[in-house]
Amino acid sequence: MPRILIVEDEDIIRSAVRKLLQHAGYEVADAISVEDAQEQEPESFDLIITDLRLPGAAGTEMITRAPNTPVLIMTSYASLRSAVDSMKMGAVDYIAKPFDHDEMLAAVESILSRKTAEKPKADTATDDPAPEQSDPSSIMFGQCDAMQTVFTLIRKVAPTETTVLIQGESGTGKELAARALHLLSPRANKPLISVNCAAIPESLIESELFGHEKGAFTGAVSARTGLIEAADGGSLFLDEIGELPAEAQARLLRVLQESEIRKVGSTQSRKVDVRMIAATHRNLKAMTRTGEFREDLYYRLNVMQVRIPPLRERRADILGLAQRFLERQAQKLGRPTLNLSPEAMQLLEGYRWPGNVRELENAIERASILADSDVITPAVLDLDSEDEPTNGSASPSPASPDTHAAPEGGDLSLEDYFQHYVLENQDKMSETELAHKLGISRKSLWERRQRLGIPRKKTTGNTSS
Ligand SMILES: Nc1ncnc2c1ncn2[C@@H]1O[C@H](COP(=O)(O)OP(=O)(O)OP(=O)(O)O)[C@@H](O)[C@H]1O
Repeated sequence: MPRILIVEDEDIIRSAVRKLLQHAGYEVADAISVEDAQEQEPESFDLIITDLRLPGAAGTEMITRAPNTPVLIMTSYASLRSAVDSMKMGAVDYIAKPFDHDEMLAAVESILSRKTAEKPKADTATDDPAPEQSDPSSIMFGQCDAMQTVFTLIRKVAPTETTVLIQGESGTGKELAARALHLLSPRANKPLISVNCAAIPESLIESELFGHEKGAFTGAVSARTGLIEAADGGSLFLDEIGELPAEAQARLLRVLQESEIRKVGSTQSRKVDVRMIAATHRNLKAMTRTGEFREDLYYRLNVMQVRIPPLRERRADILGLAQRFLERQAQKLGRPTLNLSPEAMQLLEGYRWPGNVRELENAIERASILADSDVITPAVLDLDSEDEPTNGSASPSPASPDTHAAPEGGDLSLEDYFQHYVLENQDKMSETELAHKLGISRKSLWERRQRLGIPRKKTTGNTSS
């Protein structure tokens, strides 16, 4: 009988998960914090399911406390990227709240069935970054002059405590640049908490970032640590900072000015030591002129600016990136290395890439699945035909990076098919099932939802935080 330990401070969720697993025949114990879990010999369990944010140490601490037990991280959808980082630290999987019961049971079954597989170890041994992460080029690809300039800047800024503002269109690699800044800093072995400000409902953003006291608002049944506090000692990556509402901007300014944080509903402040990295695809300076973004906050954030150029301004890197993604796909699909036909190379180099590197990565993923042979042809690349190729011209285009209009009439593109499929089935399928049916990972599903503007709906009756 597999034994499972649940570490969760919220009573309702802890008891719901415990009942669900007991009902499914597992032997279950629970704890409300990492310290509490420590007293229950976490090493003796077959699986640990832990919330990411807990009072005291973060849930990821369980990875080091029980290095031979798989750890499944539960997290709110808003901090999914932090969950992805948890996986880099050695968690075997993550599940986003609210999750449905089938989703949780499927995750547990799948982890227990592959438990024999070697679990990656958390890297906590040294204060220095791991050797393979000693340079931006080991984290992101870029050989053209424009990216070499970006890498030089990252190498210089990373070891300092300076706040960095990363600017660039959607999908250019801003999050990767933030990760490079963190991993090449002395904080590399402390958490990098990534928050997508656009993904959090406005009403929740302050409590997500700053935490709240018990009773601070309706539904605040217990005190909660915010993401900024969870990043104490490490770095906080605030993606889409331009979407931060005015009140949260004012609070953030205080954190930057005084290195102090005050929970919602609290009168007391506490010191935090967090390195801020922010990113946006919007023109923050222009937003200060219209009053949408605080000017004082803009200057606090914009101490150092890293601009990631759109892919159409670094065409020399397109084939190198494509090759990388092809190798990754071949490995993932267990196929021999895939190659691009000369026509496919020409198409990739000439295309305008409104969705930047993310669009290229997705095009290669799609083509690798559809290709009948080891050669990728233009037909399987299925690039948006409405987007006229520029025949290699490097002139920047003013078009919006985010628009992805569906073709009128005619055949559905894969992107349209994806959108239809998700909209039609999301009410009856879990995210795991949807991703499985679409043949992509849950992370990929989440990213596509963001890109296509169909964020995951919260359904009633689920286990929510
Ligand atoms: N230089 C690069 N080398 C390898 N992969 C890259 C590079 N740039 C981006 N990618 C990949 O492209 C995808 C998008 O990158 P990322 O999420 O960092 O972009 P972003 O600018 O933060 O996007 P958004 O603004 O939409 O959040 C990711 O899967 C990332 O791994």
